[in-house]
Amino acid sequence: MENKSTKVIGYWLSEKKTQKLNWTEFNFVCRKYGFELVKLDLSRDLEEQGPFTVILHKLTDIIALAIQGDPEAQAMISRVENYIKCHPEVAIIDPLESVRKLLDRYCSYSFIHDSGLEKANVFIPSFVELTSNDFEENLKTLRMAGVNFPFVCKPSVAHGSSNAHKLRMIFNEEGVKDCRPPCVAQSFVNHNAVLYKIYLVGDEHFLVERPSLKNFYPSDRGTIFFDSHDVSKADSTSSLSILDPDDRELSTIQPEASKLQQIVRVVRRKLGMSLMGIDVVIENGSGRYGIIDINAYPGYDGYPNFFQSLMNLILEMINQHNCDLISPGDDSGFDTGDSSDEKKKQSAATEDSWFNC
Ligand SMILES: Nc1ncnc2c1ncn2[C@@H]1O[C@H](COP(=O)(O)OP(=O)(O)OP(=O)(O)O)[C@@H](O)[C@H]1O
Ligand SMILES: O=P(O)(O)O[C@H]1[C@H](OP(=O)(O)O)[C@@H](OP(=O)(O)O)[C@@H](O)[C@@H](O)[C@@H]1OP(=O)(O)O
Ligand SMILES: [Mg+2]
Repeated sequence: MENKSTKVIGYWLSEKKTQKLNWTEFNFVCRKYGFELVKLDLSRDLEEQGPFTVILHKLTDIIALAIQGDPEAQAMISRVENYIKCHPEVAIIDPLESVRKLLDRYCSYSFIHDSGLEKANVFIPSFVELTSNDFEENLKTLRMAGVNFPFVCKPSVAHGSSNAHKLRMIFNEEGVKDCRPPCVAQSFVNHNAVLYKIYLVGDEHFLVERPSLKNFYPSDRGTIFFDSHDVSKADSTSSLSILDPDDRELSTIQPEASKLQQIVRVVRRKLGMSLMGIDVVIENGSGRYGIIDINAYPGYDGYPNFFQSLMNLILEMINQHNCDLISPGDDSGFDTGDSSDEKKKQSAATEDSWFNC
């Protein structure tokens, strides 16, 4: 299929992300596999920067800005979308439509909630979106959705700014006044302060254990304001993670590999994405697996040989994409959310449809 001898990976990542991932190392892997790595300049037409074999990106911050109406960000995303539309031969990791779903917490929870995982003892803790500033109305909304105290209040926008990670623990009705809509309220699940992050790279995944919030119970205490990055990074040492003496006796349940595999398979199929992090807690007592967060292109801190896995994914995506181009009608019924689906959606998209839940 290639009409050029060099295969080109067009990529876009923020400077912060490039440094964190030690991206120059990926350059060596690319060369070894005959790929050139070219950073996209989103301020110019992409046509003159290509041709690309594959586009790899973390555009969450820019998509979030575009949704909020920033004209520069909208122009950048349009350039990417136009290029994708005009070049069905280019594979995209990951489809913009799928990434958009993860930008809105309510949307991503709803999407997974309907995936049938409940049958496998996996659940999304009860959640609801709060859009009003009216206290009484919010109490009613919470009650009707079955969101119980304590609950975690999370900004609706899940990615793309430090504000997205400023969360609140609400313990009682008075605390509901501390919610700042638009936000998502989600019942808190006691899990002995252990968070499991499942990092996906295509069909591969790797589990890391992280600190998390300690067990909390309904009480008359005041709201706790916290930043998720102070609690659940590998090196976090927040006092909010230290179990109360009574809770130290509770047994912590270890995750089962087969269950994690099941979660990965369903979430990947549902969202059609290859680079994701799924955050899971195991509920004390019931042993149910609660999915509390899904992140697009997460940090992959602790993932062994991440760049080799990323290269394997790129090779696989190019291969699969070429097969899809040759036999587009061959729909096996398996919703891969691949880039040809993306293109169909993109071409149907209108200027104002920045976000579709
Ligand atoms: N429903 C819940 N039940 C129990 N703990 C929760 C729940 N939701 C969030 N937490 C706690 O709060 C932390 C941050 O929550 P969450 O992952 O939703 O925030 P985030 O800002 O999206 O984080 P990330 O940095 O992973 O994107 C979790 O690591 C966990 O400790
Ligand atoms: O690296 P980035 O800047 O993309 O930050 C991401 C962060 O990675 P880091 O750990 O390297 O900071 C991720 O952490 P892990 O789940 O992997 O622990 C997670 O918090 C994402 O939600 C962040 O993306 P954002 O929401 O801010 O877009
Ligand atoms: Mg998140």
